Amino acid sequence: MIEVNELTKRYGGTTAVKDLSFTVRPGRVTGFLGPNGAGKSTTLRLLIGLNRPTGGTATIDGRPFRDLPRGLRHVGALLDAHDIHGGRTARAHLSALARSNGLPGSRVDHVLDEVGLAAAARRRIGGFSLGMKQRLGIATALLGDPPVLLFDEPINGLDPEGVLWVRGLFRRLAAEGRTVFVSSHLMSEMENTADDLVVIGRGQLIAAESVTEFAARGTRSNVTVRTPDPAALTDLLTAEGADVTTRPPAGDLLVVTGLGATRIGEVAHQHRIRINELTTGSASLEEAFMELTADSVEYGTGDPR
Ligand SMILES: Nc1ncnc2c1ncn2[C@@H]1O[C@H](COP(=O)(O)OP(=O)(O)OP(=O)(O)O)[C@@H](O)[C@H]1O
Repeated sequence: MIEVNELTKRYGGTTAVKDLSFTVRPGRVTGFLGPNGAGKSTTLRLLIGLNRPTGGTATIDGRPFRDLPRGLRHVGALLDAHDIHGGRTARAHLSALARSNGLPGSRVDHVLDEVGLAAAARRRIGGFSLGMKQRLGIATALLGDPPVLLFDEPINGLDPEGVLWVRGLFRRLAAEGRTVFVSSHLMSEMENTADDLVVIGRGQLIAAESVTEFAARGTRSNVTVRTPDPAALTDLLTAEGADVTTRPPAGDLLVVTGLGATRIGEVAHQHRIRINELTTGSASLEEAFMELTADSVEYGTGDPR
């Protein structure tokens, strides 16, 4: 369990995080979302004691990270994948960490295998691609088999196969009862992975809730309907109170708001109008994110915090 309470961090005149409070529960994947510069990395750094807060607390299982002996056994973190000594091999890097944290050497092979780097174990990290560095960072986080895991933008640099793998890994870690906290500035990366979301903008909390609850905040969700009889269906759905727009180029695609897919199907069936496609809008999560964070995007506003 991660608990952040009234957390504030100022760097000179910049307030990176302000009065931030939220909880991250075990057994779930929690996405930590916000536009660039929202304060995500700062919060994660405060959580693992790399920086000291100006005010408030950040605790892991009730204790500040600094108070946890043999840190890697309690919390695993991937922060900056580039921040690793490039002259060492992957195995030497992990072995040194295992030794300093009192972990058995067998964990090194286990995590190298887990992240798909076993074949590259004896290569120097300096020659690794960004994706390989991300995998090594994830191996480092997993080394101590910790109950709490933090990942800062872990998907950066991964290829599509890597993205699928990392999603599966997060889900599995959560299913094992661990607390999995993953930052991203893209909702699309989180919508298929996270159970819960913590959304921040300009260092302040915007939302902390389940993905389902978050999605319900967005602009009314829409339903896309493909039909060979768009004019007739538009009239019927409009009469039911829906807003209907026609999508070019063929004109057979309608975007309906204000009426659910079930009712649209019933209306079409009653009037013997054929439907070739009926899809509830999945863009609503992205829309909710954009809407909620629109006022807090750092670049382009020029407002002081
Ligand atoms: N060491 C520092 N010194 C001064 N300002 C900093 C420092 N670290 C972060 N900031 C500022 O604090 C704010 C939050 O930055 P942070 O890196 O935490 O955001 P982020 O949400 O992780 O962004 P991104 O998605 O771009 O990584 C930014 O305005 C940033 O410029």
